[in-house]
Amino acid sequence: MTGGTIFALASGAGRAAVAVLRLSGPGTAAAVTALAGRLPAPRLASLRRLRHPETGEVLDRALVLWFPGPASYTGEDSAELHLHGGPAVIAGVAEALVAAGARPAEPGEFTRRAFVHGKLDLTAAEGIADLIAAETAGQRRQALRQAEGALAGLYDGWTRRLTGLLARQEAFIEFEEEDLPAGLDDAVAGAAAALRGEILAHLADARRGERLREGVLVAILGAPNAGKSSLLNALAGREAAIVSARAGTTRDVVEVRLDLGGVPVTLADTAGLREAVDEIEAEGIRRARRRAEEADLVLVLFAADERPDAGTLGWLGPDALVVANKVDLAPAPAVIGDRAPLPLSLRTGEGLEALRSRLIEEAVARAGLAAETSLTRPRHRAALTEAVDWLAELEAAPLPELRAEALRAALRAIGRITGRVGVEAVLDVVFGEFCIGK
Ligand SMILES: Nc1nc2c(ncn2[C@@H]2O[C@H](COP(=O)(O)OP(=O)(O)OP(=O)(O)O)[C@@H](O)[C@H]2O)c(=O)[nH]1
Ligand SMILES: [K+]
Ligand SMILES: [Mg+2]
Repeated sequence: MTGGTIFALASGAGRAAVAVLRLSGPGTAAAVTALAGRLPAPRLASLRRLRHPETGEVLDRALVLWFPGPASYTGEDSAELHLHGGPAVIAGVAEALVAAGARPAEPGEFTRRAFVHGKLDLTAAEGIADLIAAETAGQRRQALRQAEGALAGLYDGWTRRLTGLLARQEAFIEFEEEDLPAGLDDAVAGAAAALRGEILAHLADARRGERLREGVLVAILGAPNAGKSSLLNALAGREAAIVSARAGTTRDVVEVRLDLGGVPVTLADTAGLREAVDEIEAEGIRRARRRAEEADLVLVLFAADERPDAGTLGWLGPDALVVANKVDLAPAPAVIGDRAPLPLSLRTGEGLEALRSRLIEEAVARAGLAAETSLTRPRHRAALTEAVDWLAELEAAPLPELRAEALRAALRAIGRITGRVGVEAVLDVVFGEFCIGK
């Protein structure tokens, strides 16, 4: 990405009542003037005829907003054109903007410019990308909190403390020991240990923030004809998977996306577990097992009128929820393996709401919005883990110079999360997630 004046459709694609074209860069005032005749007063909507700067053809009557920098989203001179939302109007105005010296923006380029001009840090930029992608209320709340700087505030606080420790450590190196308060060196190690404890506590969140962002994966597992596909359809409220009385109906993994208590859940129906009759079914069963291994929660389904089979009983791990289906045919056993199963009949609907409530509880427990601020991405986790390792190194280091070096390394690791330590590779990863126009 390079400089210049950029524009993009900020509203969604397709025909709509209104389309918003957004501009940013040093040539914004010139481009708006070329189309609209003159600049409106800052931040006040004005109705203008937009003309092609070369042919003079009137393209639309639009609301024009002018945001002089630095008090704009990007920190640069910016503008918005609220057009009539037809594709030909948008195309005509885009062509006119190119004639006026602007160019189409790359994905994420507006927010990247905001970052470059110090309007937000990388975690806030990620929060904005998540806010645009949020499907559930829980995701929206987490994204908004991050976009408003909750993670940045936490990490900047740690950075300030590390910087203070580094200053003290360097004072220890610069000055003769007798000129400094006694015990300064030990105090640095003690403060570093306390900070390491806080970062470790933040990391020990059972991936709640990451799970809320990515979604919780729930796999349905069980013998053929236990009613797995029937359960998927009942929870999804639509016939997503084929149900039939023939054992071995489902071969592929069939997934639906659900909103359970504000947590996004991917629910996966799988092939019934048994000795496969052919290689297609064998592959289906391999996929079923793989999905169950990856899952955050496994719904292990038994048919109440059948003896629990050994293959399915093997899946009663700590993240398993045991369900006895078809209680309209036979009473649910009191225990299956070592668990009390949830009784269910997909024929009569008995137990379905209780199962749904239980699933909401389990999803919220794994990814619900906790009161504390959670990290949301593997890159946050990797950098914080690195910082923790450097702090442990500091505590063990015999020489003041080595301690200072470990502090600098820990600072660099945390700085990469917020982008205070500029690393081009990190920027490409973060802004590559965005859509064009943001
Ligand atoms: N009586 C009764 N029948 C059920 C119940 N749930 C499902 N069935 C029936 O059981 C049969 C198998 O249901 P499926 O949902 O296809 O079972 P599955 O576990 O997906 O089977 P595979 O994909 O072959 O592994 C169908 O005929 C369903 O109508 C129930 O609660 N009671
Ligand atoms: K079946
Ligand atoms: Mg099935």
